[in-house]
Amino acid sequence: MTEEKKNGVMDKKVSRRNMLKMTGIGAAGIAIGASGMGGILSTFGKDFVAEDDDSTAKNKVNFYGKNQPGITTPAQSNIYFASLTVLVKTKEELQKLFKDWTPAAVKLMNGEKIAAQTNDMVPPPDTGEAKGMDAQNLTLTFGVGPSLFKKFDFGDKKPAELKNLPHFPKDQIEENYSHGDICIQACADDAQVAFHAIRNLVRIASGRVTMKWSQAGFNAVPMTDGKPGTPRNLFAFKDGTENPRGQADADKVVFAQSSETKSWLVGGSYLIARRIQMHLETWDRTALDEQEATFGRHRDSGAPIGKTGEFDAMEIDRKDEKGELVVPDTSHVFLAKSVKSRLLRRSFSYASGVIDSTGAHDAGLLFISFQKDPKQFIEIQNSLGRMDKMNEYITHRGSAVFACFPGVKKGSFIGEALFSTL
Ligand SMILES: C=CC1=C(C)c2cc3[nH]c(cc4nc(cc5[nH]c(cc1n2)c(C)c5CCC(=O)O)C(CCC(=O)O)=C4C)c(C)c3C=C
Ligand SMILES: [Fe+2]
Repeated sequence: MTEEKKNGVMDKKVSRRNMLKMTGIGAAGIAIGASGMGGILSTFGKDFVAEDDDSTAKNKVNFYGKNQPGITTPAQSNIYFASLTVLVKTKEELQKLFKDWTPAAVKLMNGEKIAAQTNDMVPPPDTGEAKGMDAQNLTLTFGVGPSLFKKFDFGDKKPAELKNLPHFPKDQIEENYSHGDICIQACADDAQVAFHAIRNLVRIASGRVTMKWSQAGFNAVPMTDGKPGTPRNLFAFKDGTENPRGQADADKVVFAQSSETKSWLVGGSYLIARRIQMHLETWDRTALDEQEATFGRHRDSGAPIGKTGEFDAMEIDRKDEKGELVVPDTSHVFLAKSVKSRLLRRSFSYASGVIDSTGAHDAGLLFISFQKDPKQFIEIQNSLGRMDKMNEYITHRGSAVFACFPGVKKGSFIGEALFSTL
């Protein structure tokens, strides 16, 4: 690691070789004079420092790639999700924010401090509560919400599909768990590492963003022979069994391809977050038969009703000897599967104290899905909204949609293509 990376600041006398490395141009023998260098500096800003994924770091997910981390990455056991309000007024300032976040995100995902302490007379550059921990498979995923495009004029770069979700039957959406200009999803195998990442990214952006809402969440990931199994939600059912698997399927369902979206979003994905309260007290008074009929799966094995294996095919048209549907047509899975759309679910349970008015647990699911177009979620939710048996046991209280950028190339910064014509 170079000294300038350790210090986290760009040396004013940065060498031409390092400048090429930082800007991702590489040492390909490109002749650039003083004016060319000026162009690079104005594109990236004098204080943009490229950091590298550390291939020697333990329990580490790479930051750079075709798609952002934290989407198809195997789900970690913790999330800290933050929705932010942007305070800056110009697109240049907004771009600078993403430039400042980029090297910090790489360092955090390496399990490194934001920067070393060089002067004890100033507050520590890193808040410090992740000291002694490795990267814990931390992933950071950045997205922008519809309201950002109301604050800044990006012209025809605004995708038509990036808008707040419609109202669905039974929704009781509260503004204080909803919407936002920017989201940062931090997932890690340790709750404090995830929180530390958000805390430091928000700190770096002090005065430029405020937090609108946030939610911590958790999953118990069972391990069998060293392999992670499907976590159970707070209704004790395996949640995440039927999900797109592999890059080809993800490219079909999750990541927008060219011709499907604006060019800055190719390789990106829409994140939908729904804070869904689960009425645990009602659920706990419900017979097991009824619970299984609610989902259309057996609780313990996770198998489709009438089958034994979690991954056995869910054939919703299957009939018994009396000609009746085996999987009830009011069950959650029957309805979710009755429509063509698919999505990638990456949800986490939450428990956030007590609901004052009822004394009930304020607990449930921070439902998160990724899809190349929000209409995939809307089609499924419309199907569920009509008659899902599970609706008796849940209330949707928060809603947000964000366009998550494509992956970042080394030398570039988060969301660069959105700003490319500045
Ligand atoms: C609009 C999308 C969905 C919402 C909102 C939603 C909420 C929700 N789901 C569970 C629990 C389970 N969901 C399961 C399957 C499943 N759910 C959706 C979509 C939404 N769920 C889909 C597309 C699917 C897959 C259907 C299929 O093709 O088989 C399951 C079964 C196991 C699994 O496949 O993961 C459970 C359990 C809760 C508790 C919840 C809100 C609180
Ligand atoms: Fe579901």
